[in-house]
Amino acid sequence: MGSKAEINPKKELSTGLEAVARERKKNEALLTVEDLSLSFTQYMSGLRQTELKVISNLSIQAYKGEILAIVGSSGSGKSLLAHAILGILPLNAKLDGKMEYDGKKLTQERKEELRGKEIALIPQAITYLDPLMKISNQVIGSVEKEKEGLMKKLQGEVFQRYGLKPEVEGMLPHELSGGMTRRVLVSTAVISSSKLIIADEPTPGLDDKTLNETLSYFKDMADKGCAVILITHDIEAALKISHKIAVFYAGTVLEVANVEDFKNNGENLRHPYTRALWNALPQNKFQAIKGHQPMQDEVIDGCIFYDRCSKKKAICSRGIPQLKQVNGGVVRCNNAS
Ligand SMILES: Nc1ncnc2c1ncn2[C@@H]1O[C@H](COP(=O)(O)OP(=O)(O)OP(=O)(O)O)[C@@H](O)[C@H]1O
Ligand code: NI
Repeated sequence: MGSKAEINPKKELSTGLEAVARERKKNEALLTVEDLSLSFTQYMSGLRQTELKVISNLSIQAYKGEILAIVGSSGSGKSLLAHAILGILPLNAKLDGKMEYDGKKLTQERKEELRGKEIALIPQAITYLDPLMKISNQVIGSVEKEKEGLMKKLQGEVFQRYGLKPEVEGMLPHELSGGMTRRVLVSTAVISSSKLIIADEPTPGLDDKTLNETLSYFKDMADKGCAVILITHDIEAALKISHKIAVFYAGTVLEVANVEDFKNNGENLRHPYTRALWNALPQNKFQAIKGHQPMQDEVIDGCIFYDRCSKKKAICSRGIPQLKQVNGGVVRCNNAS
């Protein structure tokens, strides 16, 4: 005999209210990056200096309660954007544009104040851990004496959920495997009380089970009202949990799509490059496109995707296309409407 699905009015109401609360939080951008550009001063032989532009006209927003995935090829500026937000760029970097956090200008001073507290980074390179500090001290960070016990307990629980044995706490970074180090880095963000979490490639080296678990932690953080920026090469993983996907190419954003736009053949995607990324996935038969993104020292007058685009028109070689709103997303393409 088939059993009827039970309806629990209280539960229905509370999940309904949670959804409303989430919706409300979603409408507030915690972080706004507008027209960001970044270049490095490089010293050539003699006293000659050149400027290498690595990010230009880049705009994104991270909303409370949402996960924004950032995808795009290697060298497209994903990690540098994270470092720009955290204020940890090298001294020869020159940053221009507007950054706001929680409605106020995000100055270098404020970045330093918020870093590791309200804004947490799960770094791409594992060398970010202090080689001479025991793991437990790095994960817990500097907390007041009276909170130490509570934090230790929380750390124990999080480590257990991540399959990290208690002895890991007393180890030094070089004693961990790559996968373990990543799990330690994710634990650090889970434990912190950050409002903006930027995870730079947090999933390589994780087995399927740990991968899904890690993704579920990011989802939990967003459900709690945090804004999460997930930088990844793994589009399929990003689609499992993200609300929006920003597609980077040669230092700028070509499209910010909603996760629903990736359904079916991707006919709702707005930019030919996003469609190409979608088609290159295994389930879409790996249809890759020829060519590569332009190098930083190439001077390009028109659309940066011009060389590889199958839909290009004469206008595309003249001037950078404006970023425009199309069907609830944004795109930088003359053909999108
Ligand atoms: N300190 C630096 N000086 C000069 N160029 C740099 C510097 N740091 C990064 N770059 C260049 O800036 C570009 C963007 O680098 P970034 O690390 O942001 O790429 P990414 O999108 O994170 O790539 P990946 O997916 O491989 O991590 C790269 O071409 C890189 O070589
Ligand atoms: Ni990177």
